[in-house]
Amino acid sequence: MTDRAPAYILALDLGTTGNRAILFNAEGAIVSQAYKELTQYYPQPGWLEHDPRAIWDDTLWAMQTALQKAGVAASAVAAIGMSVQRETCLLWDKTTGRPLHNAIVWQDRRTAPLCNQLAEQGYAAEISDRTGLILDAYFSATKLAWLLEHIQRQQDPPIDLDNVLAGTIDTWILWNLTGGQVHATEHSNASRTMLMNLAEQQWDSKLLKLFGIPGHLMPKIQPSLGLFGYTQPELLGNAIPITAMLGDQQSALFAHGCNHPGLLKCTYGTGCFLIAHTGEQLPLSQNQLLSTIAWTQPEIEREVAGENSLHSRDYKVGYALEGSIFTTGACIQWLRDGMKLITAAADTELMAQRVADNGGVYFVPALSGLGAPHWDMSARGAFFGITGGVQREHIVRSVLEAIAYQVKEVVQAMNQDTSTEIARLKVDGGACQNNFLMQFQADVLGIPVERPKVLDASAQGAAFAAGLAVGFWQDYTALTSSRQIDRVFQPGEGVTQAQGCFPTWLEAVKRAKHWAK
Ligand SMILES: Nc1ncnc2c1ncn2[C@@H]1O[C@H](COP(=O)(O)OP(=O)(O)O)[C@@H](O)[C@H]1O
Ligand SMILES: O=P(O)(O)OC[C@H](O)CO
Repeated sequence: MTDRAPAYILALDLGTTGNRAILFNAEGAIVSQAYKELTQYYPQPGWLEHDPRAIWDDTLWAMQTALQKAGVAASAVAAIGMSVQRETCLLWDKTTGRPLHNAIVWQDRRTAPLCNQLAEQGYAAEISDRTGLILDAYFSATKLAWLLEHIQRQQDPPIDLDNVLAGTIDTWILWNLTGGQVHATEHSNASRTMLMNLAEQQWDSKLLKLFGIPGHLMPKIQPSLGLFGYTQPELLGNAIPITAMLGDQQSALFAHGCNHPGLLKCTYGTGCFLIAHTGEQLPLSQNQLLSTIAWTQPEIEREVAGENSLHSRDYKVGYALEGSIFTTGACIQWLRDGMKLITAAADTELMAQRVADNGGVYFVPALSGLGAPHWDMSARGAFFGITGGVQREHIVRSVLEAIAYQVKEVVQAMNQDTSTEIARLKVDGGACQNNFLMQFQADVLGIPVERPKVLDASAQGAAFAAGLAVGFWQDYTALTSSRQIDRVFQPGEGVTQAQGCFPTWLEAVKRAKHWAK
């Protein structure tokens, strides 16, 4: 085992589909990794839960395995950075460490009726003004309200709320890593709860009251880069500082070097998330995009960060505009697990290429309603244009095409909001391995699509952020520009076909809206 001066950064990418740990060396290259897919629980149509214990167990296993595979001791790790699926939230008992219910996942629609009720009571505009978000079941606030009501109804004798803690996945994992000593989150995750005041970057007391969430349940909010705590030594063999936490989409933005306006990235994972950094000014969307925090970091930039700068209270805020698309890679999983049309996600690429076109089939991927730019909780998935000649390949192709059409809708909204024409799309995430999808994306957008060698930009961003925060690396620009590009997909001979089909897909979307009302 290597046991010298810290020479590595350990990144955690805790996504919807699965949990991964990746060990990066000082050159920013991947040394080893470990991954486990996470079980998805669908207790009712439109509901989705994760077992928080499984997330923690898999995270610990992935960290231990990545270190073992590389033969690296924990003492050689300078810091841990964490990137997490956002909005998914839970409650747990701080005396036992036991979750009080499964975590409610961001895609879960069970609180749509509560959102509708709040909208009818006239709260939508005020919520949006305070948080930058659009009133929707996607965000944590109504999920936490549901959980609180549920556990209070279920527990006999009633649960003592003084023993209860609330948190998103970053908070839950941090609490476990530190042996229950630190209950904290950071601004990029907090900005997705619908409980943080975006301008003030603090829990909003009016919203906590509106959603019935006692403030003492909520974690402390810290800057995204900085010291959060140390791992319990017995977990990995040594105490390692945790020096960055980010929402996974913001983490990918960080990795792409998008720290100023004019650049746009799209992460193709369970969903697709397009984010543009908008600088230090709070952005306002006219096109149904979200205003959110990109990341925050200590104001004092030092050559080599020490304890003091890590504890600094002064921080710099970066804002962003985001278009959140709920169901993209998740449709591929559904083709595999639900429909059994494919055996592996990668099969979709060859199947789509086997047919010349979509055979007139259009898919609306509203399996969890529609996010940006429609925000329709009651839309449901639909296939249109099925005829007797339609084959499996057409169905698969229509699903991949639908991912690209959704991204186009959001790019158009971004262009309008930022009054610029995005010239190139930077991509990452598991589903952008698919060459058919990437080429179709470039064709339908009419701009180049740039795919990096390291597709897990969320993990990479968490590693970069943690390494910069601890002084392992010093230069953000040099670090992010050293990333290698795997391939640039140029708009090609498919442009006419792809762009010609887009209006028909928009028509299909119209017909799938307001279905579950
Ligand atoms: N070759 C592929 N083609 C299309 N989709 C893929 C492919 N490989 C993986 N995916 C999809 O990518 C998603 C996993 O990507 P990942 O970035 O790990 O997601 P997350 O961060 O949401 O957990 C899954 O939903 C999977 O269906
Ligand atoms: O799990 P991912 O990577 O699809 O990301 C989920 C998002 O953070 C939800 O907002």
